[in-house]
Amino acid sequence: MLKRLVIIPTYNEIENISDIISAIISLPLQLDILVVDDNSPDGTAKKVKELQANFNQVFLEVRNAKNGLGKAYIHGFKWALDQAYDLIFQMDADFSHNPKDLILLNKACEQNNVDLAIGSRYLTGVNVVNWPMKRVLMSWLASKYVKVMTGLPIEDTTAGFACFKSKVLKEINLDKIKFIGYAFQIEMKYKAYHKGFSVEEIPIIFTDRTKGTSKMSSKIITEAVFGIIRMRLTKLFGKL
Ligand SMILES: Nc1nc2c(ncn2[C@@H]2O[C@H](COP(=O)(O)OP(=O)(O)O[C@H]3O[C@H](CO)[C@@H](O)[C@H](O)[C@@H]3O)[C@@H](O)[C@H]2O)c(=O)[nH]1
Repeated sequence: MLKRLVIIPTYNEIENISDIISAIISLPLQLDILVVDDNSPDGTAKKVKELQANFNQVFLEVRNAKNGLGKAYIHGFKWALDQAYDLIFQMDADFSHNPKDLILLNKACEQNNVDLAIGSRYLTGVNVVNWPMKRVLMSWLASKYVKVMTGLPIEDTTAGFACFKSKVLKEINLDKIKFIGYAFQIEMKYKAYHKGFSVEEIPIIFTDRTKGTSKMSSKIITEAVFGIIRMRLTKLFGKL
């Protein structure tokens, strides 16, 4: 039987973590969960430890300090490969990704043999609920910018909801992933696509969080805008 793991990176998600874990556990699909917490001051990790007493499918990795979404995922991916998981999912802690959609991503990879399934907000128009117009525009424009700059045939390149077959993560050199922040999402898709893996977007509806706050910052945006140019040039001209 396939081993499946959902990785959830957290920073100050005390208001969401119990509910998201319960929602995933109650799905009709056997899924282990790894929370990668960056020593959240609000006690998210402590809450996960309490939940572990009741749920043996819940795992926790705590890093020293807030060090970026990308780094947290790389940590989780390496952990997943060490534990020999076959399907590795990524999602936010805050219910912006509907846990039920994990079933759709799983179906794409397990039944339709897709190597990387992406929960896509922009495949059928703009499927984002409750984001302020400014954020919708920024994210949509970012996706268009990345598409033009990279030539990737993917509508939602910054999506944070996906399922990777383990062979994809094994093939990508995780130690060479350069982005620290959200642009890591783009780099993973870029590398998976250029390694020849099959990529499929599954339409989902993204609903903005009702509890806690986004960790998006201008530093994250700057890293993405200039990092994409660097990533493209590196591909064209070799190591810069
Ligand atoms: N461990 C760790 N977790 C983090 C960090 N920064 C954010 N997270 C966690 O990563 C998830 C997403 O963070 P949010 O701050 O809620 O993201 P968002 O603004 O809603 O952004 C969404 O859209 C982005 C692009 O459009 C996506 O790239 C992103 O993944 C996410 O889906 C949450 O579970 C949050 O706690 C960090 O430095 N470290």
